[in-house]
Amino acid sequence: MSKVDPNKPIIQVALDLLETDRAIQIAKESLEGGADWLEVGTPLIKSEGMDVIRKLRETFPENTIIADMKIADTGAMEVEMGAKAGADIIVVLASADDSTILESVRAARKYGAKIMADLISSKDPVSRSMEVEKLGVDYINVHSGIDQQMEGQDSLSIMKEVVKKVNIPVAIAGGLDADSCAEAVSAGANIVVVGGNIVRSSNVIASAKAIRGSIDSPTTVKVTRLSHDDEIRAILESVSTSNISDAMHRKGAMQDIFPMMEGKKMIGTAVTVQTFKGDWAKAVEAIDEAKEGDVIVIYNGSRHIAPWGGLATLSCLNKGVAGVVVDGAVRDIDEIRKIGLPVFATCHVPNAGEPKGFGEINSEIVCGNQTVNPGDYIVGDDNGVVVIPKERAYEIARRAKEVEKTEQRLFEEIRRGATLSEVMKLKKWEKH
Ligand SMILES: O=C([C@H](O)CO)[C@H](O)[C@H](O)COP(=O)(O)O
Repeated sequence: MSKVDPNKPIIQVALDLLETDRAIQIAKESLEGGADWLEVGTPLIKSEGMDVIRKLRETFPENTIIADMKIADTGAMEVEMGAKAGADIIVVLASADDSTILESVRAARKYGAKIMADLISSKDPVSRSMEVEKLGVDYINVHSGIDQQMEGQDSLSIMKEVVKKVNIPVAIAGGLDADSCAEAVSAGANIVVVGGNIVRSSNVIASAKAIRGSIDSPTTVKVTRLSHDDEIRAILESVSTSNISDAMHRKGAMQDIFPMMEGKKMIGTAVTVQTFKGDWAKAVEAIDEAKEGDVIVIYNGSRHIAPWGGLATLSCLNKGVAGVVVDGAVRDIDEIRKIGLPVFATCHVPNAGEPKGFGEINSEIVCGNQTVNPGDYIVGDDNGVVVIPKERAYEIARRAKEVEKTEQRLFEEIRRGATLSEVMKLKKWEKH
């Protein structure tokens, strides 16, 4: 059952979910789309215990089941638990002590199971892969964990080294999609472990099919690499400010800042402006400082005198500025709407004040009760505006994407007829 044919790469779908019934449904859809092995993910095991393995074994008697227990100690006891619950392959941390790996291997032999060693967070993964092979494990998984992926780590370059050093089948895991699966298989992976990009998809069957197609003819897939900034912008384009706020643990949203016209998404890096009530000089001078793709973020603090209007908005459009945020008022709202550049502000009024020249460009400011530094990523949509500190921009963008994927799946389940409280299992997850 758990054999690997070197000519036919395996798709191991990682059921990183919290509920047994959802896991079973998604497992069915994944298999229909062409997945091969079913991994009971670590969060699922922690949430449901060994019984989820029993349930999956009962439902899928013929399929290879992997228990991603990430064993760190008491190898024999935990392997026995996993094997007796019905798992064919049990995952042990490669970073565990040799004694734990040996005990896991011995127990696996006794109960007719196999051991997969997960290289997640191993200090020297290539050497450790050779060591755990010698200790008797059956498979190696080169893995960038979900939190590590959010900070930009991936496992492909390590996997390319590992396949040269070991003779047992090698799996790869860590945010894989159809393109990266194809790349991994071309580079020698025997097993691709895919979690989020299948199980959090609104169309699980189609996502599994896309991966099946790409690994069965991997040469046809062309992988495009974007610059860091382009990648951040591309991800932010596909998520909402609500997704970003969730990813930031409900931080980052500006208070009392609203879109001046609906249906306009804004993404850019901040040029900050500190102005004073009734003075619009620095706000307008900032347009000359701004580059294409920047967002001008202004603290003005007056709800009655606008440091921004139609002429400034047109001037921004010409420079390729992505949008403007004003903690305070704007004016010429009809012109702003005609120009079509995204502008977010507290309110709109007719008064403009004078260009006196007080204030500062590109210092740390507070706008909408959020600290904004030059270069921070600013995202606006119909919900409002969020600030993402530049140091965490990639990570937050990736986490927001995961939030968005999870929501897409929940939308799909509600479309199929469940209520929101049912799909979220609200009662079960209320704080106790
Ligand atoms: O093992 C995993 C992770 O540590 C959570 O348990 C995942 O199953 C593995 O990373 C695959 O999932 P994706 O990275 O979402 O593809």
